Amino acid sequence: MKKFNEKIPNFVVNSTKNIALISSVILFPFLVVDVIQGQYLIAAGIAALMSLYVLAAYRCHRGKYSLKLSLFGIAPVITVLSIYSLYKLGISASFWSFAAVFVLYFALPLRLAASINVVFIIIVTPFAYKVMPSNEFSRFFLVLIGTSGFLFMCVREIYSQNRLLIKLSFTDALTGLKNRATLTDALLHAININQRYRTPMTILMIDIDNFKTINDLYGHITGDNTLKSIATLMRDNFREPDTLYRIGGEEFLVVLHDTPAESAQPIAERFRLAVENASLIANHKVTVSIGVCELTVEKSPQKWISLCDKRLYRAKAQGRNRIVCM
Ligand SMILES: Nc1nc2c(ncn2[C@@H]2O[C@H](COP(=O)(O)OP(=O)(O)OP(=O)(O)O)[C@@H](O)[C@H]2O)c(=O)[nH]1
Repeated sequence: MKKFNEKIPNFVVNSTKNIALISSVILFPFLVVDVIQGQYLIAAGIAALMSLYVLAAYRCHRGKYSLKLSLFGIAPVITVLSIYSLYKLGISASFWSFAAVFVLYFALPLRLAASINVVFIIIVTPFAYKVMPSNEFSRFFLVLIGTSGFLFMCVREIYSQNRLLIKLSFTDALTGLKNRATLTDALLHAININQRYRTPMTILMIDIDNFKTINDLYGHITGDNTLKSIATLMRDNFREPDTLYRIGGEEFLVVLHDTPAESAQPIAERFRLAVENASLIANHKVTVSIGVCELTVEKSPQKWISLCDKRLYRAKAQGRNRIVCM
């Protein structure tokens, strides 16, 4: 359950909060009317549901979405309330079933919401059949199924767009490498692994030499193509668990997992040579300078990057097209 909870996207937290608040407000007049009309059990159910909604809204407002509250609180209370209202009030209470389907889709993760919806429809159907003339029942049933299916497709689309947006926000549009947004988290993760398992971690900062000259001599399109080619060379030269970033204009970073500085040095050198020999631009040698820095006592992402940046700067100062490891 905890593992599942971690995957819940932000928009579910927000939609749960908003739906819970709006539903509480909408339910209030019904609570009053049911009390006045002596429908105490329905009124009690509405009061219980409102309390759950307020609790869910409060938790979501604090950023603590509770799957248990939606799954074991809101979903069963909504189901029982819908059935009991149908049983007591007849056809006039049937519209609550549509509201229930809607709330379930927006207050639960998609797959769970779809399963709970199926269960909800299976449970509600016989009660609806009992209280409705067959003509009305078939319409109710078909529209309920249609609403559930339609909502499933809409919410699935929201999930897919949400995933795409998250991916795009972490990706550099030109090269397809990761952008700077996740770098600090990735370095913190590397630091945690290093501290817990003593796994050596090294970063490489890679900067294209005299890139301004490339832009000036051959134009920005060639400059952009050079950046893309460097990204391709990085993908070809580094292995799978290593993570590749474009962190600035012509600056790249690689996190080498389980790699001490002694092993990182030949890896960096191999990449430097790969760029030098790649003939990226006709009659123009493209080269890179690389700073290499193993995580040692500087256990903060900023200090780690800053130390590596100093080494990169020294590689530039010493004449470019070289690596500096200390
Ligand atoms: N084509 C292109 N150029 C870019 C992009 N981002 C940054 N630049 C250019 O990259 C150049 C970087 O120039 P500098 O910071 O002077 O560095 P450099 O010319 O590589 O010199 P050294 O790093 O000292 O070797 C600038 O001219 C930027 O305009 C981009 O996305 N595409």
